[in-house]
Amino acid sequence: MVYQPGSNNPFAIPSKHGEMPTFVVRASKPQLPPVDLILENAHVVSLPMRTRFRGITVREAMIFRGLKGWGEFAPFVEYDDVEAANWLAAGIEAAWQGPPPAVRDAVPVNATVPAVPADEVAEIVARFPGATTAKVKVAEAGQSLHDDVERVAAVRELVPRVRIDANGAWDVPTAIEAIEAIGDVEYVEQPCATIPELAAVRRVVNVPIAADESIRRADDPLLVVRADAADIAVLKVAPLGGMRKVLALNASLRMDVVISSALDTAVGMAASVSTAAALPVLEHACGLGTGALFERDVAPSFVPRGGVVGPRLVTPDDELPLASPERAAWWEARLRRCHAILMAR
Ligand SMILES: O=C(O)CCC(=O)c1ccccc1C(=O)O
Ligand SMILES: [Mg+2]
Repeated sequence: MVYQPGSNNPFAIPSKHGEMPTFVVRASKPQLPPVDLILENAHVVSLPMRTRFRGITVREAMIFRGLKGWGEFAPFVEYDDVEAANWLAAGIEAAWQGPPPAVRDAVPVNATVPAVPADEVAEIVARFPGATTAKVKVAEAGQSLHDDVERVAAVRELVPRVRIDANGAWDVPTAIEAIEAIGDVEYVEQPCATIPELAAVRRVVNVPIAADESIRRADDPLLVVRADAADIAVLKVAPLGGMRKVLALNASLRMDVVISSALDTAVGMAASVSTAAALPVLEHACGLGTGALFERDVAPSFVPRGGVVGPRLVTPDDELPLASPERAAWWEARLRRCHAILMAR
């Protein structure tokens, strides 16, 4: 939009003669750093996981240094550019604006238990010392409800509070049956894929429903509220476009929130943890212990101690596990396309 002299332009600095300059400004968006400046200080890393999670055994990410620190660009490889552009906005915010002010120095985190066989649960839970909440993945393709029941039972023996995450895999009748079979949980995250289905399950079962994909992958994150489809909002910083976006969303969603990682590297996790540390109210453990699932990270991981992680600045190690030149070129091209999308927004 073009502001004319004398118009009501909040960004304009009056000249000595009192007249307002004419210039183009994208209202309410901080200026984007040039794409070549971002890429000049960027690295593409390839991080092996200790346990397969969400089908991922190697997590790729681009990290870059800005004026205020480091940012991460790591949309999952199957995401399209429009969705991935939100992740870039989040990385740029972290690197050029830095974190919002913290109101707490400890963020309780859940143990994250991938869809492993029940006899592997103890080894996973042990990576999250002191966690009193565990989030258990259920409804994995190729597994049965019996597998889920057994896995959750194994977790319950070790951790007092259990939440489950179906990643939208159940239809409504299956969700109702599964929730009944699994029994008492803190909440069920994204039992079904769509908002009407979430609302339908929520009307029948008496455990709270949390929305994740229905918020972070929706055109309008507030549709969930209007449809009365959830009790809790799971908010992820990178997919939602950054720390301040998540804090603003928290203020407009009239429900409890949980901040959760998107399998962030330590750089992305710093932004996620800072967001959780800046929330005015935090009633639930957050999904920010996933650094414990990495074999190797870009800096010392946010590994929970005493069930909590704390906000801190992260500087990547000097020696990084760099991706191949081919993968680095793929990420650079992707970042360029996403930057162009942000420029046009
Ligand atoms: O919330 C957690 O405990 C860990 C984060 C997590 O589960 C996750 C990580 C990457 C992508 C999707 C999800 C998810 O919540 O569905
Ligand atoms: Mg989820």
